[in-house]
Formats: sequence, structure tokens, C-alpha cells
Amino acid sequence: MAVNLRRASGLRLEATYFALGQVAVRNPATLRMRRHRKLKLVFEKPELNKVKLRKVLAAYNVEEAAWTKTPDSPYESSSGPEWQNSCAVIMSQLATQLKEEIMTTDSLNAQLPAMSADLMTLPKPLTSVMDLSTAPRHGSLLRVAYQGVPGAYSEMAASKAYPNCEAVPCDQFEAAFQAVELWVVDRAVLPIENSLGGSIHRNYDLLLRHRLHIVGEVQIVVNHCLLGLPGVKKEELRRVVSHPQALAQCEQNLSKLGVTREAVDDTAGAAQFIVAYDLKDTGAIASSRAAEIYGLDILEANIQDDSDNVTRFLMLAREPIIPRNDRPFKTSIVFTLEEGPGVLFKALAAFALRKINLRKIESRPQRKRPLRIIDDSNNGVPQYFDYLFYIDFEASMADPRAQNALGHLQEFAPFVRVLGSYPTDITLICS
Ligand SMILES: O=C(O)C(=O)C[C@]1(C(=O)O)C=C[C@@H](O)C=C1
Repeated sequence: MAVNLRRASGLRLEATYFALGQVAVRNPATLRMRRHRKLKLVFEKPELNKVKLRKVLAAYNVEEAAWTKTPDSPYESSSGPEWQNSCAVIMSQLATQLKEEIMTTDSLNAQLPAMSADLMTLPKPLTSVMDLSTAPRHGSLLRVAYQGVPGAYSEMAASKAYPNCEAVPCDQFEAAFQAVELWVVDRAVLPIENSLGGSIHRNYDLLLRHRLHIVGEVQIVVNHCLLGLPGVKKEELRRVVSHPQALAQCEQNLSKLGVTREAVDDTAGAAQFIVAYDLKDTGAIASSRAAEIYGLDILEANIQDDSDNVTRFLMLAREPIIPRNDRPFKTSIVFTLEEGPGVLFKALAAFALRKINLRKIESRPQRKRPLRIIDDSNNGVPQYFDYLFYIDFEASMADPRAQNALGHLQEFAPFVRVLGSYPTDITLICS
């Protein structure tokens, strides 16, 4: 993938990042981002102001000690939280910081391949932490993190949730959580479940690990397309790459095609991947918008196994919203239970007794406490699985029934946390 930041920053950066790849920023600087939390910056012009660069990286929580200098002047970090932040945010911030020092000439730009106009509209960088601390109004230019690259379904979900927002791409779900926590962005919009593929477990786990609040939900009808390089025919494909959820949603149709499948971080990233490596024998499952952005042909539209393919996304923020009673609301909670017959039944009864409808129940292993030994009931036999229960129920926390149900649950649940009380999305938009 090549991203042109010239319009936003006055600096021409070419960047590539996807599951198997790296970021390569050519003239006047080279920026390589590798997997495994490794970020490497190589300057072709050593006179570039590294102090400013370091300031940028410090803003992303990169500790000075984590950085080393080698003779050919790269700064390298092999670990640390910086990788968690959005590559694109760092790049755009970097571009702005460096732009005063780099004279970009037309002749330099002419050496680089032409980019799609869509790729030039990357998020504008934030100037300082002070700017970030002023809470933006809903519907104004909020910065909204999503996982993936432009053209991902999550980017569409971010736009549905916050029209006119600046959608900020992140390489991993965790990066989106951290971007909100560090005030790099205002909100995150992340997938939580799909009607064909089921729950996105990683995000359930991250909801518990991080202290963000669910402030809303959006649903998107996902219409997958099989994309190929211009001129390539469907029959010529030997391999199809995409996000694992997307591959799962197209499983039967891909089996009919007789292609091998490979997973990458997101659907639009898959489209970038085949363009970047000019892979004529490889197709990508992605949106029609991704086809437009990356200049690919749609070899088959609606390739998902079932036309009713809906993904639900959660909107996350640092602060909860005030729950209301004048429109349909949902509340999401997570809790643990003691061992024993009927405990889950009792927990669910707290809602049933108050006629509160449950919309979703999910259980996840408790990572910090995977092993529990129960002496009396099981004669000291170790139990290897202990669970967290996530429930979405149809009531607002402003509703006394919901408050009473949680009070009731707390009587026997050792741990209960409200993840958010938010308006139910009753609309559907198509990708
Ligand atoms: O890869 C993307 O485009 C995404 O936005 C991620 C994602 C997911 O995680 O479920 C979102 C919607 C589709 O269900 C497929 C993939």
C-alpha cells in the first residue's frame, strides 16, 4: 500500500503496512515498521531533525531508553507501547513535524507513482496533548480509531457512528483502545460480533483489560467482494487473502473456487497487499470501497455465504454517557460466578424476574485465574476452566429494573462491572 501524505503535510511519504509487510517511507526519509512490536526509522538525510522526531515518538509513549542509535542512524525499538499506537497516526504526526525541514520538490514527487485521490486524505495530525484534552462536541470533527486501513468495514462503521469524523486507522484492536486512553483519539469503533462468524473474542477480552466505556453500537450489512488485479480472471486465482472473519463468512463460496486461504489483519489491508506485491494469482475479500481506493477489479460481488451478513460494532470512549429512558437502550455487563449448581441460572433469573430481555451472552476464560481447586465438591480435583460472563440486556441503567437486577446479581457474583449503557442501533446500512 502506498499512502501519500503530501496533501496533508507537504511531505511526501510512501508507506506500506500490512500483515506480512513493513512500512517503507522513501525520500526523504525511510520509515520501516515491522511486526513483532518493532519500529525502525531510517533516515536517508541525517541532517533531519531527530529531536523533533523523538518528541513525536515521546508523545506516543516511546521511552527514550527504548531507543538505540546505530552507525547508519536508525532509531530502533524492539518493544514498548509505541507499536500499539496507530502507524498512520505516527506517520501523519511525523509528517507534520518534519515538513518545515524538508523541501519537497515537484521533481521528487514526479519520481513517485501516482496515488489514488482517496489515499491523500489521511487524518490530520494532532498538534499537542493540550489540543486533545478539549472534549469535542458530538458530530464535530471527532477523531475515531478503527482497526484496519482505509476501505475496511470498520472505517465505514466509524463513519456511521460519527458522521464527518476523522477516522484514524490502527494496526491492531489494542492500538485503538490505547489511542483512546492516551487521548490520541476521542473514540474507538470496534467489531464485536458478526451474524455469520460469531463473536470477536479478542475485543471481549480487551474490553475487560482496558477501562473504556461502551457509549453506542452500530450495525453494518457486510457485502464482501472478491477483488483481483485489473484484467485478472476469477479462474486464474490460486489464493485468496482477507481478514479471518471475512474468510469465514465466505467459506463455502471459496471452497467452490478451490483456492487456498490466507489471513491478514483486515480486509482492506488484503486489497493493499495484492496491489503492493502485484499478485496476479491472489484475490482479496474486501469491500467495494476498497476496490475503488486500491484500483482493483470486482471479480464477484456479494461473495459471502449468506446475504444476511451483519457485523455489530461498539463505540468506545473514556467517559460513559448518561443513560436515558426515553429510547431503546442496551446495557453490557461482565461478571464472574462462584462454582456450584445453578449459579448461572440464578444470575440470569435476576433479569428474567424483572422481565428484562437478554440480547447476548458470551463466556470467556479468566486468564488471570485459569485454574481453580475446589475442595469440598470435587475432592481437591483441579478445575482448569473458570469463566467471565458477558451479558447484553435490553434496558437502560436509568431504568430501576436494571438497577435492581444488578443489585440482585451483586449479592452472589464476586465481580460485576458495567461496560456501558447505550442506545440500541435500530438502523442498518449496507457496505
Ligand atoms: O477487516 C475489516 O474490514 C474489518 O473491519 C474487520 C471485520 C471484523 O473484524 O469482523 C469487520 C467486518 C467484517 O465482519 C469483517 C471483518
